[in-house]
Amino acid sequence: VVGGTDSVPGEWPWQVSLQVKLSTQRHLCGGSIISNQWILTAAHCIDNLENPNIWRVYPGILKLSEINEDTPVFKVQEIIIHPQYVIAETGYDIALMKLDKPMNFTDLQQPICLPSKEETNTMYTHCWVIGWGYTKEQDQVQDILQKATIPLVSNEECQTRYQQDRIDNKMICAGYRKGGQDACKGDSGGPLSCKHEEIWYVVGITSWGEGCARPEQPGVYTKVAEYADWILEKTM
Ligand SMILES: COC(=O)Nc1ccc(-c2nc(CNC(=O)CCc3cc(Cl)ccc3N3C=NNN3)[nH]c2Cl)cc1
Repeated sequence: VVGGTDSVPGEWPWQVSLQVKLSTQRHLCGGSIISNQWILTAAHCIDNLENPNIWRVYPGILKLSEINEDTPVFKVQEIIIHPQYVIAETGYDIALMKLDKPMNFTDLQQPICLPSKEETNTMYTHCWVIGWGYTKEQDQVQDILQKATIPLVSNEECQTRYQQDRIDNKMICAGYRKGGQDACKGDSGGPLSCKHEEIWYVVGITSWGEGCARPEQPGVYTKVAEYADWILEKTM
């Protein structure tokens, strides 16, 4: 996250670190807990990494350096990628991971609410992007989970900023016209979390953008409300 600040323990209990264990293990993407056995993330995180056995899911973490052999970790039993996904820029950038066993909810790990299909026109005014990603375009993954509050941008304005792409109604954009705060490399798959009437919703999934926090280049997120039916169909 560019222009963010350190989170505090328990601030984002639905955020997970999705890690891949090949010869070494490293953080690859963020994800959101949406039930005791399902994680919501971005389909592009799974590009060329479709084997569920290489994934490790860490809930309830503030610092990546907290992770060691004794840290509670979940394996992945199943990965479901949206059938229409090709690349992030053309949408359907959404995937589900089924954990090998249900997790217990605690103050540090618990689910975020899914927005309902009817809420596709709720104007969210209190949205945050979170993640362990870079804090500038050439950087490295951060130890402490970062947070930044970002205003939503209309799809009409977002389309004018991305003339080469189609910003459709299944995408939602967020950013400051002057830039300065945004998601960046390593944040993708994580939630754009919005508080509405005292309840937090995963309104977006961090997906793509032209650089990080550049002026007039907002972040583009998968609009979760548009996939409510698909998520329920796959997870119920
Ligand atoms: C030791 O472990 C490690 O080093 N791990 C590690 C893990 C992952 C990555 C990594 N992840 C990605 C996937 N894209 C994103 O995460 C954000 C995309 C994005 C979304 C929005 Cl909304 C706005 C802007 C951008 N945007 C554009 N340009 N840059 N960012 N690319 C790379 Cl590289 C690099 C290193």
